[in-house]
Amino acid sequence: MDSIMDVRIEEAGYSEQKASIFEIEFSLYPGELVGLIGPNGAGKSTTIKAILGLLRHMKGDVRFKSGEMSWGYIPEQPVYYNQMTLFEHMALAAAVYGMSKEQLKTRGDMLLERFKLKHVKHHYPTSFSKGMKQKMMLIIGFLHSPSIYIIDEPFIGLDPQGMQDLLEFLGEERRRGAAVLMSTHVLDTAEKICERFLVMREGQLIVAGDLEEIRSRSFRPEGSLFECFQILHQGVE
Ligand SMILES: Nc1ncnc2c1ncn2[C@@H]1O[C@H](COP(=O)(O)OP(=O)(O)OP(=O)(O)O)[C@@H](O)[C@H]1O
Repeated sequence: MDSIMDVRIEEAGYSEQKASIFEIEFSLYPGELVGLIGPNGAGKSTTIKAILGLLRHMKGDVRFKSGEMSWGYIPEQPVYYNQMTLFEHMALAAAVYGMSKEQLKTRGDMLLERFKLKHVKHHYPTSFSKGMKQKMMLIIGFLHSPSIYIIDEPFIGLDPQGMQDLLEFLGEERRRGAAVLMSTHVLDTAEKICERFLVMREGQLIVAGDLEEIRSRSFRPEGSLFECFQILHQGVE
């Protein structure tokens, strides 16, 4: 199967003088969910920002295979305008994506229902809880049915129902061929849902593969992702 995104980062970072990530290469295939994992400061968010072209210093390239490629990015920290309601944020995003009013209504209502924010559609996000703000970011990022979802740590603020709603939604999107790259610290969930893992340490990709590969690289044939992760990060390979 052809990949839908090929990433080849020689080095990238926040200033020309100092790179934070090095030699990161991987491809994303239609329908898969890939977990980007690593301890705090390993370079997960920086990798995502490099892919999205948000960094000043980036040597390398990101190639998309098909002409009609679109992505939805959900940042780790909610970003919003205090003076705009949830629906106004959705309308702004829909305008940027070039969606019609009907598309906004159909898809927007479905997502509001799905993530249980319909009752606060016309409220300001300043009055939202942490999880509600996170769900708002999901709704905005999911609005235009992108081919690639890039999600930076989605699980921390979500309640169990919110997590299940998100996973079910992503499952449906993957069945229509969308690919998901997701950074997370929630390794027991990642173990259950991801098909492949990209394991980072100190700005580099140290292992890439499915759970079997991760187990074999950490000499724990029966190990959980968490156990393998600890071994890989102690550098005992
Ligand atoms: N805005 C920034 N300016 C300068 N350096 C940064 C900035 N953000 C991150 N870094 C540096 O880049 C490196 C990688 O950080 P990054 O945020 O990518 O890690 P992470 O794996 O996403 O961590 P976490 O799990 O804590 O979110 C760290 O050394 C960090 O200090």
